[in-house]
Amino acid sequence: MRDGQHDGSKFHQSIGGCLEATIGEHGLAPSAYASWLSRIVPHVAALKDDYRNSRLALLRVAEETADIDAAEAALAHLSEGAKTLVFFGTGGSSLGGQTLAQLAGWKIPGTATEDQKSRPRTRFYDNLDGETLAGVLNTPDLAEMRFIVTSKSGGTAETLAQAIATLSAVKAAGLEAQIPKLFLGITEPEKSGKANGLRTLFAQFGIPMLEHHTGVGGRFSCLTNVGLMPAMARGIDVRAIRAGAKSVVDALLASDSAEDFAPAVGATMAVALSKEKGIKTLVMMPYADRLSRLAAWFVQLWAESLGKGGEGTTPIGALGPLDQHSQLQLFMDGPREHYLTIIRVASEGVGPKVDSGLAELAGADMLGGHTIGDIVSAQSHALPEALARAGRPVRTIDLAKLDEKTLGALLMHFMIETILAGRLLGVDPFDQPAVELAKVLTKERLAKGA
Ligand SMILES: O=P(O)(O)OC[C@H]1O[C@H](O)[C@H](O)[C@@H](O)[C@@H]1O
Repeated sequence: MRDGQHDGSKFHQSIGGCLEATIGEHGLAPSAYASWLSRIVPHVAALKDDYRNSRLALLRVAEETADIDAAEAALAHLSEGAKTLVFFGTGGSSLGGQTLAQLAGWKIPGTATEDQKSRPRTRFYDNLDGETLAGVLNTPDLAEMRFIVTSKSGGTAETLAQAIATLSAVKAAGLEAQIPKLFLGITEPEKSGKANGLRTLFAQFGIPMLEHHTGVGGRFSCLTNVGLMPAMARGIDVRAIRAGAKSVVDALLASDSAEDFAPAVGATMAVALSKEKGIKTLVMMPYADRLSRLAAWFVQLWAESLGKGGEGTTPIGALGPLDQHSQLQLFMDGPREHYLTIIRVASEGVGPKVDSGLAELAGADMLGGHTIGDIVSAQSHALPEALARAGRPVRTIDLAKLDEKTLGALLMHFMIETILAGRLLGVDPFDQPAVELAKVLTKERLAKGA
């Protein structure tokens, strides 16, 4: 068998650390791997057909450009006189945008470049919390804030509640006439017989709206205007993100076998380990602050796409090296049910150098003369070795550079991998029927005045 696949040469995946040859009896035997790989072959072929017949809009999204032009124009207009851009929306209507914004340092204090400092601040409120929202809206600066409200369905209670509370606050501040300049909506186009509360509400106020792609569901929307809007706000080259994503689709079309296509290998391994080796938990652990939201985005993608009909594995987001000091004990020595994906960004020579004299004084001679990036690199290479010795399966994904193209490729990789895993498991990766019940019961409680 072959180990190591490239996604359009943007990164390198290795599943060697999941195999019996590397980690012993807890790894996958060559025959089991070959058998699962053969089962994914028809699904890879079906995916190629989905592309050719334009049946899966996600695979074509990277080729579109008109929506980027429209989003750029809307953002430029909205940003006039703005000091803060507030993004409301939840789940897939926020996590992709957060992931892309983080490439430009969002949520990593003290790292903003001069260009980023010159732009309006970017804030995301994806969780509904009364105290938080009161704090956000209780400010004399509402006129300098802009509110981008994203909901594919236009009916998500949390997002509607945020939008309505903000409209009321803006009105109360005497800014009612400014509302069409202060707000922007992203939601599905009007469809007869389908209510869209956000669209109806915003139309009433004359608020401009961008169309949410109808063929791309929330947790797959990071490459549409939903995810690209916050990226643009942080000054990220969104066309390069799409080019990176396209490289993965190109790799799919060019692949001669499932083994040649990294997302097919990733999906095969995740499913095979769960079925053959009792793996119940999938840990996504990047070693880079700028990828920590990627792990959060992946958690929704994997959980909602695969957790149905009794199938699925539990995704956990982790961050290296931080979580070596938190969750690693469990991954190394807890129940044999964890499978780790470690994402490494080449970091040797990056960052400040640790002074040898001071390191010696601190009793940490080994750190002396190394950069911070050298230390992180050593850790991120030592961990898979330690996992292998403990007989714990691990996949590594190596990035020579973290930039727009690589991140676009990673996002497309994980989305295709998840779709393929779903199809291999025999579940529909695009719905989430079980989340409805809690929504219905919430509505009932509110209607009863509970
Ligand atoms: O974009 P929206 O329609 O507001 O949906 C936002 C989120 O909420 C739903 O409950 C789903 O579980 C998620 O898959 C979705 O991303």
